[in-house]
Amino acid sequence: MSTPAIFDPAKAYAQQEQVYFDDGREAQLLHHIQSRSDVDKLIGSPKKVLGAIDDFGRRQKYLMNVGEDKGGIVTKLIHETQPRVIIELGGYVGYSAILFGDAARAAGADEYLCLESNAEFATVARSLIDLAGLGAFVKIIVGPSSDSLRALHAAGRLSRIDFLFLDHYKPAYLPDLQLCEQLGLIRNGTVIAADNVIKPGNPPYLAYVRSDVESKKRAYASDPHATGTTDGAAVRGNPNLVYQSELIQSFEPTGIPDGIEVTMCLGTNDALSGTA
Ligand SMILES: C[S@@+](CC[C@H](N)C(=O)[O-])C[C@H]1O[C@@H](n2cnc3c(N)ncnc32)[C@H](O)[C@@H]1O
Repeated sequence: MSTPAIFDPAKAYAQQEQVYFDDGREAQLLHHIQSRSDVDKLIGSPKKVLGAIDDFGRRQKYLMNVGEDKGGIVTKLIHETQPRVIIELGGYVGYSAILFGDAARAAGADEYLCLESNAEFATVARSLIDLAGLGAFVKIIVGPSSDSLRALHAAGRLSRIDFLFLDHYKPAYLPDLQLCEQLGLIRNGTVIAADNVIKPGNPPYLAYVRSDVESKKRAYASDPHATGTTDGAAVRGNPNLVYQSELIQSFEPTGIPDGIEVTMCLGTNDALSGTA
């Protein structure tokens, strides 16, 4: 576990309200940015568009973006691991897609696929991604993540994932990871970064990625039923995959402590133990 950095209160987002999304603020964000007198200066600049989104989150209304601190952790990982195939689950208004899409493009990735279930959020995200000059590289795919993962795989568009960023519906992290395992998308070297593992937390997901192969096999043997996915279709993962996992502590954009769980797949147990 990492030592937490220090949060700079000057850059804190507005506090999270009882209702903090899907109340019109996403369209308001887009309108606010498009009406800025300096909007021309944002064209083609991921950094400036992110600055404009952060400015709205600080001065106008809270936005459930990954934010600068946790975003910096993931950006560094992308630079270090240089993924070719990168998938994000949960795009919201495109903050992380712009930040990580820019980093992935610089690191030589093929494209950045962002799976988002809400069509209105996806429309806002696309406009901001286009404004940042990333429209040809960052693709938003609308629909529930599990459907989109299956469809991309069936169409031959997705045969492996090098970098997976999980930031959608918290109970779906584990079944969606297991779906990716089942589809053979998680391989030796795949990096999985999961947001919000402290706030609000995700004990089933953390227990799984921190388990060894024997414990996972025992759990599978004692539960003959599939874990299920958010769309109700049965899914079983691959307990034979060996993971190395670490919590990196950081902050929500409001300053509340949170963390990213970074998990690296080392390959299958059979391959590592020489029995494959
Ligand atoms: C926390 S927000 C994502 C924030 C974004 N990653 C960022 O940092 O800029 C979560 C998003 O996941 C989306 N979502 C929830 N369940 C989903 C699912 N099953 N498939 C795809 N997107 C989903 C929500 O509509 C919402 O936009």
